[in-house]
Amino acid sequence: MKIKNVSFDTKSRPNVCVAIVATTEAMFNQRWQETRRADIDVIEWRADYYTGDGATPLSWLKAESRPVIYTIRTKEEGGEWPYQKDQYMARYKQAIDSGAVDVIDLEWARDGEAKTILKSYAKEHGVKVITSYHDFNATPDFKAGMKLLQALSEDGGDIVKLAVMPESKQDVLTLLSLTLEVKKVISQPVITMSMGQEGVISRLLGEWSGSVLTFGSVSQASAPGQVTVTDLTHTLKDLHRYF
Ligand SMILES: O=C1C[C@@](O)(C(=O)O)C[C@@H](O)[C@@H]1O
Repeated sequence: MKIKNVSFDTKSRPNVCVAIVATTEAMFNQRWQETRRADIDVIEWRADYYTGDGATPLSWLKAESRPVIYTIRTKEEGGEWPYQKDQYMARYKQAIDSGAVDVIDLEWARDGEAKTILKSYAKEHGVKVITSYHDFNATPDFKAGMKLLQALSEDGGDIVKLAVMPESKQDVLTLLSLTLEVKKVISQPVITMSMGQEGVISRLLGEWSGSVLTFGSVSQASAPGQVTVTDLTHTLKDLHRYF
């Protein structure tokens, strides 16, 4: 799958993405300029942090040559937004209508009707959908994890994403095994990560495990365990020579 000029396949180095985390217009602009100076492939706007109506950042993002992911992460899954169906739908529709957004991240566990409407609205407008699930407390065991990933896939998005918190190194191995195995049974590209310090290794091994995108930080991380973009790109390039 290609979005703008970026390929989301498992045969190459994972794409590097930085999330813009900002509460105000000025802060957004500062963070966005930082991402422009960084060697990255994709940007995500974590709109759940933003306090305004979002129209100005969206108008700026139209100038982006890199794929733009638009995300409202709810409090239910470790973000800033208390879920409220109407507002959630209105903000996603605004982002899709703006023409600035290539991908939206929809949480699989939210309201079924809102998701169904937004998925078809995105499709009509040529916007791809990431179906995501986050657990900031734990990692499912292998069987439950496979069931979960299959459910995310069956939800019909274009890309499947799973972010979980390890409680041990064994949990990180479980996440990596899940990534390897799920690709045999689902057709969409997969993005996975084990969060926190213990999970850092999972953010570096995408080319090996088959996770097509990895999140790094420039000045502020959007989740625990993110590696700086400088370290991330160097490490991915070094590993690529041996994979
Ligand atoms: O879902 C994800 C992954 C993430 O939580 C991470 O662990 O890097 C960072 C978030 O910004 C993004 O929306």
